[in-house]
Amino acid sequence: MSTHRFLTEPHTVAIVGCPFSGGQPRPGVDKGPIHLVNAGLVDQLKSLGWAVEFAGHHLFEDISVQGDPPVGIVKRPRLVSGVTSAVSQIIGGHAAQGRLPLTIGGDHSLALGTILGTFGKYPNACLIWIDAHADINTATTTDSGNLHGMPVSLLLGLPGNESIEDTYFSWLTQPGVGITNGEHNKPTKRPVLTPAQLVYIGLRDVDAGERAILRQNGIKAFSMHEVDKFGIGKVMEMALDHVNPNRDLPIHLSFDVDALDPSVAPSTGTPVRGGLTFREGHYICEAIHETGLLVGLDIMEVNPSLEDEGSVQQTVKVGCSLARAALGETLL
Ligand SMILES: NC(=[NH2+])NCCC[C@H](N)C(=O)O
Ligand SMILES: [Mn+2]
Ligand SMILES: [Mn+2]
Repeated sequence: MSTHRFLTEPHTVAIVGCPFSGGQPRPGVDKGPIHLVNAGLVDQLKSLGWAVEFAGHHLFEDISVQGDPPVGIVKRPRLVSGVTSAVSQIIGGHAAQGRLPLTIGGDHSLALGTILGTFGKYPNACLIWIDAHADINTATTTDSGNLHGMPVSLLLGLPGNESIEDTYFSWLTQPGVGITNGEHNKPTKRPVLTPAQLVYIGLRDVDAGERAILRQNGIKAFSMHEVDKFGIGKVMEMALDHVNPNRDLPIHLSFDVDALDPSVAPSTGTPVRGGLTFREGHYICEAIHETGLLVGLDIMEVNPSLEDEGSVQQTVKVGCSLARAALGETLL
């Protein structure tokens, strides 16, 4: 099988640094991408044989919102919308050019932009979401009001987001001509993805409202329980069988480093014990590289301001090595 079936030659990874923390309350996650690049990510990916494009970090300084009062309890909807719609343009541009966008965050609300970006070019892609959390709360179910806990519900166009969807996230729609609304034949906002295109691995801190959403929509999730029960090798096989049965569809991998156990990746805003080991996390990335189908990659929620110097270096290093694993680093 040829590697990287959908990318143009020479294979190019575009590193998109997104120092953004507006989808959650803890400062510092906006320093994540700077640390990853300072740790040598660009040269590391070059040494794997990739052409690397990195044009600096996107500060989104032009996106200033004059006051951003919460809508209900949803915090900073205008800022998150402005930044993530800009991200979708950047990622969409790279995808359209046949490059592999690697977005380094930054908090996980950024996935609103990264996923629309890649799905704009590859509407039939699948999304593999690696996380301790499901990030599928709606404006109605969220307890925290933090948008980094909500991107998946907005991408799926689930009910419950009426208070923010039409006002702030109307751009979050799958581009396409002639999309019509069943028998009424009206143009309609089409969700960026459907439940069948999505699979989760690593879940262990899912809110009650999120559980109901997962169940009602038949969304496939492999929690840590399944990772323990079947082993990560089998879980990856089952996950791919679900979203990519013939191994021919493009894959977007969105990796929240809090999927890893806090002993492996301590510097993150919402750590949850009982997570993936170092090897399990890397195995996921390696297995996706092996498919040759990766078209978009996010490494999210590295927050270097949490924990001491040592753990910061540890989490930053793990972030870099996950990216390398997804881009083909092999031990042999
Ligand atoms: N991307 C993350 N780390 N998300 C954590 C979400 C936590 C919680 N479920 C919430 O809605 O706030
Ligand atoms: Mn998480
Ligand atoms: Mn997340």
